[in-house]
Amino acid sequence: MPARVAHKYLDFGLVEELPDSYAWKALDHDLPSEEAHKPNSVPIIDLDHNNAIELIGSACKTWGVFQVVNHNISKNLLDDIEYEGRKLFSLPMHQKLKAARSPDGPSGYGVPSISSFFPKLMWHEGFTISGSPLAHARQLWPEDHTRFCQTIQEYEKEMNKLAERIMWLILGSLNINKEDITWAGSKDDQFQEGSSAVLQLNSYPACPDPDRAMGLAAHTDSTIVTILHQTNNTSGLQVYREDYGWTRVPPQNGALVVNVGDLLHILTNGWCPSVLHRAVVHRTQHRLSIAYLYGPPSSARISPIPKLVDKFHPQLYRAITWGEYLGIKAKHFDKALRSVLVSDPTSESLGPNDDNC
Ligand SMILES: C=C1C[C@]23C[C@H]1CC[C@H]2[C@@]12CCC[C@@](C)(C(=O)O1)[C@H]2[C@@H]3C(=O)O
Ligand SMILES: O=C(O)CCC(=O)C(=O)O
Ligand SMILES: [Fe+2]
Repeated sequence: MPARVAHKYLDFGLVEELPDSYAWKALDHDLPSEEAHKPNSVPIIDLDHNNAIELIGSACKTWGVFQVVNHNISKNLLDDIEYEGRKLFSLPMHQKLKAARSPDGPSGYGVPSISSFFPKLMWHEGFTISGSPLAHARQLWPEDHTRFCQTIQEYEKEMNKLAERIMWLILGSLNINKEDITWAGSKDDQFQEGSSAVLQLNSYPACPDPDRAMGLAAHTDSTIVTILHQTNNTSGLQVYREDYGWTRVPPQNGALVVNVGDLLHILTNGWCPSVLHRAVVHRTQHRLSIAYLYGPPSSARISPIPKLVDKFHPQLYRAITWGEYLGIKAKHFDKALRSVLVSDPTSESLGPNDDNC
């Protein structure tokens, strides 16, 4: 295998040496000395705990991320989705490419959509599911895709319930309830379709030079919350905290990771800031993670909840739909949230009309 690989899809299993196009500079993946000085770590919260609301509220404000146990997602379902994900990524490359993501939609097999913002490629392959997985599943397994589709459907259904429950716990900690959010009561005809979500299967193959490779580069999610299943006890997720730097989120058997996304940041007028995170890779282990990216109904306009706005806390962000925000993120990446500010101190604001979305 030549050292330079410039094409978009790499057959990771065939590579013995890290190609230059995948070699990142000055990575600080290993954090042992720093970690010794950190007084605490990402909270693990029991959803059945009497104080779950307060614990979650404080985790959101200080960390922007926490793990949950007693979440009611069965071990069987977590194992099933992992099995289906592993089956998908172990298909031969030519087969996976039959379900390649097209430039005009989010669904399918491919590199992370944030790749264009980085000079180096990521040691990552992903499969994004937005809406029905059927068309792509048929291309991957013309003979038998029933189990794959059923598992996805069941997983999305259960995750939707959990994400909604967690969203209300977070909002509850700020004294916000269903009456405070117009799109929240799904009884409202206007928002009949309910909340929307995307399922992202992430595969990080074993890597010959993990210290110089990047699994998934630092980003915040364009979601209300994201629920991440780190499968098979394989670590990789790291989150950034201003005062701590990069910190691991060690997989905890049976626990799911929840992180605050940009839309919750907007909705809470900055009370729950979205968290910067990234994934690192291993020399021998193939890591798989499954992210449930939970967002509002597509027609809902998201803006800071009026109860959280007063003369001491002026409205920071303008109203925006999920689709509009995704368009801005795709164009401006880490400057997306800033560009939704009502008044942008860096005067890079796009304004509602400049972005054409
Ligand atoms: C609904 C979403 C959210 C997306 C874009 C679109 C479909 C795929 C999602 C992800 C998943 C992987 C990380 C991320 C940063 C990426 O590259 O693609 C996410 C991005 C975002 O959260 O902005
Ligand atoms: O694999 C991980 O640990 C992180 C995945 C992630 O950040 C995402 O899918 O948005
Ligand atoms: Fe993410």
